[in-house]
Amino acid sequence: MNHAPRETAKPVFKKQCLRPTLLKVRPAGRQRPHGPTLAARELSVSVAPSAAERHPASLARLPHWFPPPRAPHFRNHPTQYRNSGAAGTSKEKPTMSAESEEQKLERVRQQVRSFPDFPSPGINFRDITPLLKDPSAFCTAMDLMEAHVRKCFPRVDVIAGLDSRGFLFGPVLAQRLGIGFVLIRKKGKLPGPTESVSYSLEYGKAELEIQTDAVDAGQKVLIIDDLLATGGTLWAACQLMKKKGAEILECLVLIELTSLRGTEKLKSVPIYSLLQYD
Ligand SMILES: O=P(O)(O)OC[C@H]1O[C@H](OP(=O)(O)OP(=O)(O)O)[C@H](O)[C@@H]1O
Ligand SMILES: Nc1ncnc2[nH]cnc12
Repeated sequence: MNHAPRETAKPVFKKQCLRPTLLKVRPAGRQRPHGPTLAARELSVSVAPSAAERHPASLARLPHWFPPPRAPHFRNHPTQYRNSGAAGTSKEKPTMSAESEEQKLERVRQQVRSFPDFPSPGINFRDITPLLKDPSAFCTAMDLMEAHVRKCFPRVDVIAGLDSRGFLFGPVLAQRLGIGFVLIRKKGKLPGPTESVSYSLEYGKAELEIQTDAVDAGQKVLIIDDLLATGGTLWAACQLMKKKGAEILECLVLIELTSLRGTEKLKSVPIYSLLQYD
């Protein structure tokens, strides 16, 4: 199967936000110690307040639980990466103008490369390693995911990431939202009591597992992975979440291979992808 890159630069929200955008404004008593910037005040919305409300002790750790959304005007500017050794080597030119969403998506897309016939003939492998090597583009991808989640879901209790490339995005997103991350792993990797589901891949078969205590019944869960192909992996993850009685808000992926029709396999589960390829 050959998936030629398609030059669309719009995120696809397959089954759209099921709710209207309900943005919670940070209550007055919960400003960060140094006070928010103007832009942060304007963007002072969070999916996490309910988590802090449910765990009052965590309010003492607000900077960790409530990472402020960064000001869009300064995002992706090379000087933003003060702690990054790579900042000085970025090929990106400094710019003072805000990028459009399409421009951001395009920069992310440029850091995904293709390897035909890997890992087997007919598979066009979408390789995200250049994106991970580019802190600016990776940050932009996370900005886009974060903005989407904040806009669409007033409350998310936990992010569940898929083994293994879902682990590259899930914990970063969870940190930004101030919520927890749980692992959905391939069989035999998790200690203690687990529950499992088997599934088929674009190139093989596998079994997914979750620790029995990873999520509670009724929790609102967002499932994240790098890529949606046939949908087998995300389908299995959804089965695990349903077994646990969790509420699946959405499956969020960086890349969707549209010709493989994974969304059909996932039926009623909302899917959101930043980049699409045939
Ligand atoms: O939609 P599907 O057809 O199920 O395929 C998508 C899955 O395949 C890849 O993972 P893989 O199992 O190759 O594992 P890896 O992330 O450890 O490389 C990818 O990261 C997704 O998890
Ligand atoms: N074509 C593909 N590229 C990268 N990861 C994949 N996982 C399943 N199909 C894939």
